[in-house]
Amino acid sequence: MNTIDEIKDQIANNPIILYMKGTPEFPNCGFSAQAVEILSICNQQYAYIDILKFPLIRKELPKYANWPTFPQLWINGELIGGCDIIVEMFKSGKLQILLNSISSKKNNKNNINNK
Ligand SMILES: N[C@@H](CCC(=O)N[C@@H](CS)C(=O)NCC(=O)O)C(=O)O
Ligand code: FES
Repeated sequence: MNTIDEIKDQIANNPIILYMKGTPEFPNCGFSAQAVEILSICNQQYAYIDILKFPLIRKELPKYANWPTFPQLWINGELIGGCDIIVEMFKSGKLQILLNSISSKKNNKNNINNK
């Protein structure tokens, strides 16, 4: 599979997916750490990809998403945004509403990183 198809597949098969630097357990950057912390406060399970382990995804996703940086939170196939947007949406309560609306919460794989 080429990288773009791989990205499309990941996004299509995981209702909540965070592209980040490092892992939820050991984030490698403060921005990714903030995103992880907020999802954790929301008690939300999610899939993640450590883009430091996947240089092609790191290279191609920003072009596909039209969003230059990481983290990137995708929900139901749509890019929600990066760290600043996640923080803003959390403070306003909109993130919690969005997350609560996801019926297939339990279907999120916790780690598709090692497949
Ligand atoms: N303001 C950004 C901060 C994220 C950011 O600046 N990320 C940089 C440094 S970690 C990045 O991903 N650069 C591209 C790269 O490292 O591939 C946000 O809201 O997410
Ligand atoms: S890795 Fe340096 S700011 Fe994210």
